[in-house]
Formats: sequence, C-alpha cells, structure tokens
Amino acid sequence: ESNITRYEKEFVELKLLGVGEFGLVYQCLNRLDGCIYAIKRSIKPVAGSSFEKISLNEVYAHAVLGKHDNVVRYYSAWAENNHMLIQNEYCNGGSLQSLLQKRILNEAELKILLLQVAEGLKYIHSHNLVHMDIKAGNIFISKPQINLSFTRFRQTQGDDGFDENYDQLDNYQAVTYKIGDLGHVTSMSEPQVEEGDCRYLPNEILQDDYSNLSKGDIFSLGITIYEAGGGGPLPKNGELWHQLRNGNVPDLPGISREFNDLIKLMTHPNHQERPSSTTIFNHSVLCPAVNK
Ligand SMILES: Cn1cc(CCO)c2c3c(c(-c4ccccc4Cl)cc21)C(=O)NC3=O
Repeated sequence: ESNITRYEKEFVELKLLGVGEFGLVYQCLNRLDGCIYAIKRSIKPVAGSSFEKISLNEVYAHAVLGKHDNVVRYYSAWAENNHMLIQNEYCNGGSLQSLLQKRILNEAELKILLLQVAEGLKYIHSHNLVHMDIKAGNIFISKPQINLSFTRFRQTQGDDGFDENYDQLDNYQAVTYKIGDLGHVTSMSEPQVEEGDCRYLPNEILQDDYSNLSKGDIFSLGITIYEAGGGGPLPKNGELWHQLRNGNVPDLPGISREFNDLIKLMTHPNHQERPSSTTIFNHSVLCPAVNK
C-alpha cells in the first residue's frame, strides 16, 4: 500500500504561511470540501517532553473551546510519519502583527479590536481556561470574501482611477479578530504554566504568582492594544520593560484621555485592579451611550 500520508491525500499545499519555533504553517486546500485551512505541521514531540504537553494542550483546548467567532476554529489533529498536524480555520487577513508592520490603528479601530478580543477571552475564561500567550502574533484577522462582479466594478471606476465603490467597501468591510495559537492554554484552577512571550506577560506571572491568571490575559491584551495604537516596539527586558509594568504606561498620542486610562487600568501592576473579561465592556469608553 503506497505510504501516502493523510496530509497528502486530503490536502493540496498552497503556500507557506509562517515558521514558528514549533513548526511550519501552510495554507491548504481540502480536496474533498474545497475549503481553505491553515495547517500547522510539526515534528512529533518526544513523549513526556514539555513540547508534548504544549502540543496536547493545544488540541485539548481546541476540543473544549468548540465554536466562538473570536477564537480560531479547530477542525482536526492527527499524527503521521513522526509529524503532528493540526487543521484550523484559515483567517484570510493575516495576523495583527503583520498588519502593525504596515500601520498602527486609530482609536475607533482599537475599540473594535479590544471589544472582539475581550469577547474571545470572555469565552475562554468562561470555560475556566486561560490563554497565557495573548499577543499581536496570535491574533488573526478574517475579512469577508467579497467577489464583486468585474463589470459593476469597472463601471464605477472614476476617470482619475479612484474607485469610490472599492474605497467605500474597504471602509465598511467588517473585520473579525480571532484569538489563535492555544498552545499555552491551561486551566485557571490547576495551572501548568508554559510561559508565553515575555514582552506581553505581567510581572506577577514571571514571579510565578499564578493566583489570578485570567488577569494575566487582560494585562497581555492591554499591552497588545498599546502596541497596536503605536506604543511598540515592545521591550523584552530592561528599564522600559519595568516601566510598562509599574503603572507608567506612556499615553498614546492622538488617543483620548479615557482610552489611555483604560489601557493603564488593563496593565495595572496590581492584577486585582485590572477589569475582568466580563467587566471590561462596562467601561465608559467602550459603551459611550452609558455616560450620556
Ligand atoms: C503564521 N500564520 C499565518 C496564518 C494566516 C493568517 O492570515 C495563520 C493561521 C493559524 C496559525 C496557527 C497558529 C498556531 C497553531 C496552529 C496554527 Cl494553524 C498560524 C498562522 C491558524 O490557526 N489560522 C490561521 O489563519
């Protein structure tokens, strides 16, 4: 029997999406359902290694966190030829990290990003789980596929080549942010912490204080919003790293006083002062109607 793998049998590899420390991610077409998926293919971890724990964590977490619009969807995982594969939803808009290499977000876009990722965190935390590696590189973007009929499209081309139709489309195109990479997900109550990216982690977690891990996700989200609003590049250590963790997060220029205050609240040195993934929506800057 030919030793063709399930990967080769069921998928056509379209392009390499990225290389992580734990494997290669490909954009793949499923021959049967004709849909596009993101598949991470990594060397099968050594039994009992911490890498194995991360790999199993990821699959367990996806299995529990079935379906939420702001969490990357999981389809399948399998092992073959000394490789481990996980088949996830493909997000066609790149990662937030790749977007930030082109431009930063304005206040209106930051609010949408914050609300959507907070919704995803609320879902994860409601299952007594914590993500532990919230960062721009793990937030993926999905844009609706809009296939304009070319004729209509051409008719709207103005004589200066500007196309109000396309531009308008771009402005109103709904963007969905999705939390991905569940490799560091662990239980809130019996945490087995595999530390995430230290640029985004709060001090208490680096000091092995796991008493309030969900507030650790809130801190990482706060740092991610700060970065998306122009606060980057984020330090890995040193003076600025500590400044961001002792309550001295600098104000973002061009961002309102109250939104800057919300970022300071989310990155508060004392985790009890940070809003939870459920109370964050009550903050006046996110529901302006409330304070009218
Ligand atoms: C590097 N990279 C680029 C992308 C596409 C963004 O437009 C991507 C995805 C994923 C992942 C991913 C992350 C962690 C674990 C498994 C996967 Cl498939 C990585 C991705 C994933 O789960 N879904 C993706 O779209």
